[in-house]
Amino acid sequence: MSNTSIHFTKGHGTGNDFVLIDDAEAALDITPGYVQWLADRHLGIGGDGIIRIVRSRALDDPAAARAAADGAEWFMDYSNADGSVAEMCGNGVRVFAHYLYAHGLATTETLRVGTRDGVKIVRRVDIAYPGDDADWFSVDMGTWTISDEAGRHDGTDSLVRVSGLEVPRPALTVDMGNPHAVVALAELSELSELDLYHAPSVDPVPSDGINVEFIVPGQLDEEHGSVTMRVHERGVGETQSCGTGACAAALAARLWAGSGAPDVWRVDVPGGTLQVRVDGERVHLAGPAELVADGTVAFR
Ligand SMILES: N[C@@H](CCC[C@H](N)C(=O)O)C(=O)O
Repeated sequence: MSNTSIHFTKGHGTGNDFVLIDDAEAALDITPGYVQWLADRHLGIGGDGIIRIVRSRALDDPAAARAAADGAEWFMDYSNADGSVAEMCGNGVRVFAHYLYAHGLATTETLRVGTRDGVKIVRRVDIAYPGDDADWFSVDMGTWTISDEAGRHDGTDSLVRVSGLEVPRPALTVDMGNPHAVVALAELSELSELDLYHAPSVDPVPSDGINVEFIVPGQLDEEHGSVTMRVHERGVGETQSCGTGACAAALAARLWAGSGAPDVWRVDVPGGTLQVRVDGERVHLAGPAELVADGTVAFR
């Protein structure tokens, strides 16, 4: 490491944690190797992902140029802990918005944030579940895609093998801008016994990797569904939460529940609780966003 240092902020949304680097004018050459080091919990700061906060017009990336043209001053340049770039992060975009508001870089009631999956609209909301006193934000996550092949009789399109389950389980592939495979389990005990240290294997093998959610679906009342979820994130490993994964999980559970299924879903993850709401063709994610530390870190 050289003697140069940069400023960072640590934040999280339901325990999905990020190192934020404010690089408004895209002056830093943040390499995949630097991302890996920064995300390392023993050798660096530690995080599931690294978020570069950059002005859309300043970043030399077609997605950032599209975001600038679509009215998003700021772009969330998101990398997984292994240095790979991801299209979107539902927990990260709330933490990103919280940072901009906290630093006076955003003042409007709704904020347009550029991502590699298009512009997301974020706003502060009051939805917190009991026991959660963090600031909550809601994100219009846009539309989703469920594979046409999900037409198999059981509404699934792939098979997932994972340590802790003896036989492969059927899964549903949901594209939230980033890829997800959702597996339903019958019991909470089955969910807690899974070994997600090793990546689950998905058949057919997804060409760009995939995030895998294991869920136990339920229903709270006529209008509210519930999902308990664990996730193995592409490029990271098991995490405490995944926002796009929570959306994929609720959308899969809603599809499997059939007509008349609720549009509002409570999603419990190891790191807390999120809310997913379907409004016609669009899905909205709400949850907490916390900024927990600031500091300087070596830059190379
Ligand atoms: N934790 C995120 C998703 C981060 C990206 C994911 N690992 C991928 O590679 O797609 C979320 O909250 O959505």
